[in-house]
Amino acid sequence: MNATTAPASSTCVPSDAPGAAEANAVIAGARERIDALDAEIIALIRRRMAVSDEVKQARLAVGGPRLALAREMEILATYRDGLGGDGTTIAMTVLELCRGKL
Ligand SMILES: O=C(O)C(=O)C[C@]1(C(=O)O)C=C[C@@H](O)C=C1
Repeated sequence: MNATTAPASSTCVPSDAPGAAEANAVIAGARERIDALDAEIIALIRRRMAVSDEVKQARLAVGGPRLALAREMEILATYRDGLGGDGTTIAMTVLELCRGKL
């Protein structure tokens, strides 16, 4: 079953409401775009994890530390500037995925 034939219950639209079919079509189309965006976000995060690991390996290879906390502050500020206060939470999660828990 593709998204446009998904049952009305899965879109949370009351099936007897006037305009239900149109609402379901809008929701199904938007959900396809959301799924595609989520797949891109996940792929980007995986790429970021690999690049972050490159940085870590280069630093550890010459006796440097695993972490660079001043750099993490810059990243937190970038996400906060781009997304507002909740951006900081996303940045913390992205950093945790990339460098592990503190
Ligand atoms: O930029 C670095 O120095 C990194 O090691 C990368 C990274 C990151 O994933 O952004 C990871 C760990 C550090 O504490 C800071 C940043």
